[in-house]
Amino acid sequence: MSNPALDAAAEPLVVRSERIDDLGELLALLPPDDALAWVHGGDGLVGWGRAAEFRTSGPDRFAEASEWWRELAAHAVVRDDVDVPGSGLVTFGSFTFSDDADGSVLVVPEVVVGRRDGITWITVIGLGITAPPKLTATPAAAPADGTTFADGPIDSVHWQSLVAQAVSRIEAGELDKVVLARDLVATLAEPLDVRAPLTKLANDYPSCWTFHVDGFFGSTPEMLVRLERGLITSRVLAGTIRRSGDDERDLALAASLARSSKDLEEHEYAVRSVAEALAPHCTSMNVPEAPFVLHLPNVMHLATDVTGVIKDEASALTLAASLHPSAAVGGTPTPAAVALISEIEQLDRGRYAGPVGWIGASGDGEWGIGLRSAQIEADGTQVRLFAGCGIVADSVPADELAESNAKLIPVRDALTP
Ligand SMILES: C=C(O[C@H]1C=CC=C(C(=O)O)[C@@H]1O)C(=O)O
Repeated sequence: MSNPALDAAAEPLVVRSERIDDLGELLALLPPDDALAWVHGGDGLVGWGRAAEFRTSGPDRFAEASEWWRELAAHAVVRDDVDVPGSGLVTFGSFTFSDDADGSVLVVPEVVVGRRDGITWITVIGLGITAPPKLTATPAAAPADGTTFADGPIDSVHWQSLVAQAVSRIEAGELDKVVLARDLVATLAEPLDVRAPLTKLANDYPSCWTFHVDGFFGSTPEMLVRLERGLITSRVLAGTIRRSGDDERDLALAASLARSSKDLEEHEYAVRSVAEALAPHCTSMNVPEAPFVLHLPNVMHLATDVTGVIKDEASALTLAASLHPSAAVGGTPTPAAVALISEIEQLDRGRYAGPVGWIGASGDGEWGIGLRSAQIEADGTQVRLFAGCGIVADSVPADELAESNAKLIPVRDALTP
């Protein structure tokens, strides 16, 4: 696919990473425009500016992006005095859920500030040698009063009928599980300064990965794949219960989630799909037999951390491509689930439920699943929020609607002053 930034990149990028003093919260360093973010528990990467970018679409979007990145990285001139995952040349990226949608993108920033395990660094990227900018924390403008939320084109009553349809198709034996999603449209009084919801999400959900790439932002609890010095990690989530707000009751709910055959079945499908996709790339793998319960402020999930040792040259992006769409966002079996989604869901998922994250020049990187997320639209005064639920034979439409509302809470709260 033709791309002006690709031609510009025929000239090698010059990259320099060096350690700097800790400057406090990473997100506070972001300028208002062109902000990129991937933060988790205070560590992570923030970036801004565009040294290069690549836009793609279609069934080959991952392969095209991987090839572009491989070429760009191979020709870059890199001096990395930090040498930790995320230092040196990196690109942020975000991919559409569907093969048919436009909007998959890799963005190589001009400046990256990273922090990991007490080490803070800056990377500057450009077509020549560039001096690191002076870093200053600038407060984000909080969303103005008056944000309203409305159902997207499929209202919540109609959506429950789609869930019921999915259940009958499952009962008819066409498939085992399908993830159906819905959207909510927020209308803001003033264009959104994305740094405000990012800061709130990162504070409220420190165990999630808070991200922003090209207007798509959120805080995902699900790590599709991390590749770091030969070790592969994937956090699989499926099976959800809403929190009650009462700690003692939540403990009882967590115990009932861990015993729920409906949720355990849904979870098992998701773990199996990840293990099967990773197996060809691994010499050894560890797939725990039973999930643990991940506690988030709004919901609790059944969770399994799958790990493996890589045996081939696959990059984090290639691994993400082979895992996408996992049963946590597609269903089981994948082809039947993806076909049912496009037949009945009637939602343009855009980059919701697609891989989002970053990759470095060595191929190491982290790709989460773009959940608990939203797309900024129009002139920044509209934001489309997404949430989906795994539907299995025992699913009850009203419960799934309530679960989807709980999954909308993080971004909804982050848009409300
Ligand atoms: C599809 C979403 O969540 C997935 C991840 C965790 C648990 C899920 C579930 O229990 O249905 C979903 O598979 C979403 O948040 O939009």
